[in-house]
Amino acid sequence: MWRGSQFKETKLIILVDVGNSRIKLCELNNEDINAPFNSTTADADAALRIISVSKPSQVLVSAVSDEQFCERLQQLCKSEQIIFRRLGTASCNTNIQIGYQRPEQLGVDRWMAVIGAQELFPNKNLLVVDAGTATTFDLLSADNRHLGGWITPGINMMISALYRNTTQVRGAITTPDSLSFADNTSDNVNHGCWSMTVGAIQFAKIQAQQLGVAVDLIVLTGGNGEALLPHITSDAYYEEKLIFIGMAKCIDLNR
Ligand SMILES: Nc1ncnc2c1ncn2[C@@H]1O[C@H](COP(=O)(O)OP(=O)(O)O)[C@@H](O)[C@H]1O
Ligand SMILES: CC(C)(COP(=O)(O)O)[C@@H](O)C(=O)NCCC(=O)O
Ligand SMILES: [K+]
Repeated sequence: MWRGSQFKETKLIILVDVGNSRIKLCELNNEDINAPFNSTTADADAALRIISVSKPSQVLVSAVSDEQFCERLQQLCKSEQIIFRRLGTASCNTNIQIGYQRPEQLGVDRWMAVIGAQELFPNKNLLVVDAGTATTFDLLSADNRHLGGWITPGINMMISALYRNTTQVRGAITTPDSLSFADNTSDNVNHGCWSMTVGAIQFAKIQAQQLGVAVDLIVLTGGNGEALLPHITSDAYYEEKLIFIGMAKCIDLNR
């Protein structure tokens, strides 16, 4: 459960991750990052209220969506004399060599996830998968080279696109335990779309191998990351706070 931090005296930093579906907040207190508070992007007011009540010294933002929320947040920080910092992919000092031709084009959330993964598992070949609104794949080599990645529709986006664009394909959106071949429409869709993502993860490993970067570990995050874990047959780790770990690292690196 989220607790405001009005009683703490240490310098509190609030980390904010603005995705295409949800806004998430974490408190960074010294080294500790607490469990994220999630709100739908529709409930931006709740996120702003928390920041107002918590009275942090600084707010650090990683945003790939909702410019209107970011502007409101910046205004709030200005009026409450809170330092406001917005991270950019190209502006965080790190020893990771970025794999994009134009670094600023890579979503800052992906870059924070890569930095977070390196922090957790240094000197390993990592496949970082963020299964959110979109599912992103980023390859990080043990010698700190980001080797690019993929963007696919997120699992829920695939499922809802199928329902929206067909007449007879109707059903629910579920988080299946099994991805077996199914005997009804709804399970066909859900098992199929989850399998698309599991299959892409397996094929990403083959791609990495062909680059000479055999994946040591798959690092999962995002709203569907934990539910993907049991379907992955190779070494995999789920970290809800991956983006926040990356953001906290950026603070360290830029002190
Ligand atoms: N408890 C949950 N609340 C909201 N979305 C969830 C939840 N569990 C799984 N999801 C799925 O995760 C996706 C959102 O993931 P998230 O990582 O928060 O996205 P983003 O960073 O793009 O805002 C949605 O497609 C949603 O269906
Ligand atoms: C790919 C994304 C939409 C993923 O966002 P999310 O699913 O976390 O909301 C986001 O990282 C983004 O807008 N990236 C910019 C394009 C790129 O990374 O190449
Ligand atoms: K994502």
